[in-house]
Amino acid sequence: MVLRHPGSSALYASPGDAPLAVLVLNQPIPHARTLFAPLWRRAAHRLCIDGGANHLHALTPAPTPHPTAIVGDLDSLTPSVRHHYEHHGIPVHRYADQDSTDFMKGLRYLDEHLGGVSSTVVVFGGLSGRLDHVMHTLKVLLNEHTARARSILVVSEDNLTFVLPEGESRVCVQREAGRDGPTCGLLPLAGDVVLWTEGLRWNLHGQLSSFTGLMSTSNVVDADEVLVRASRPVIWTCEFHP
Ligand SMILES: Nc1ncnc2c1ncn2[C@@H]1O[C@H](COP(=O)(O)OP(=O)(O)OP(=O)(O)O)[C@@H](O)[C@H]1O
Ligand SMILES: Cc1ncc(C[n+]2csc(CCO)c2C)c(N)n1
Repeated sequence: MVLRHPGSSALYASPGDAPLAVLVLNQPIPHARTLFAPLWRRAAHRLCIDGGANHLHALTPAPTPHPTAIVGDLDSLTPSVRHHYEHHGIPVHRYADQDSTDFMKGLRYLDEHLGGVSSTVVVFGGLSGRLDHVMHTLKVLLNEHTARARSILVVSEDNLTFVLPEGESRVCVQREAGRDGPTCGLLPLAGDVVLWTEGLRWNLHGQLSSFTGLMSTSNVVDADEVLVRASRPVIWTCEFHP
């Protein structure tokens, strides 16, 4: 079976699509006006991850509606922002443990309080800044893919990043609109993976890709649909200009 992955078009989809959850991590919100605000409005669930609420609150004019909840260990949410949202009746949910990051706590809240119904989760932030957080973000993408088959897309300043499953995927690339590309990468972070591709400038032909060996970075998208066949899940990242 071939999976058709909508790629960035998942972020511009029409009504009637599966419910969407949007998570704001504790970083300046990438593409706040152009992409984030309309997606936030459209989402079924809107979570601020701890200090993510500070960044939401800092946007003017304030995006509407208010968050569904603010979740985390609450070490980075400022008292005034907390007060502001509590005043508007927004739940502030604390998970105190220090063995999971606030990003994981946000996903846990989706499962425990919001029925885990969102088939697509769009995350803003988490792939720039602190390298330990960046690595963790990629790890969570892979773990969530394996454990729950949850589709998570991460929006950062320069990229859209998500997991492609084991097997064959056709990734839709919006080259014409100038949204996606030109550069992309296939990151073998779930372990060594045999890859076949079509539609890239430098295709792979059943080669073994690994973190310490062959890793396709600085590749270029040369078609509106990229075919990837992978022997295990792999991270796809593509330049993105919403
Ligand atoms: N500098 C950063 N670079 C990348 N991602 C970040 C950064 N700061 C925060 N994040 C993301 O936002 C989430 C919430 O931020 P928060 O500051 O509450 O982090 P945390 O999970 O409590 O970890 P820590 O206490 O080590 O900062 C993090 O779990 C992480 O995914
Ligand atoms: C081996 C190990 N390394 C680091 C941490 C620290 N840690 C991981 S997630 C987290 C919460 C951040 O809000 C903290 C403090 C740990 N517990 N175990």
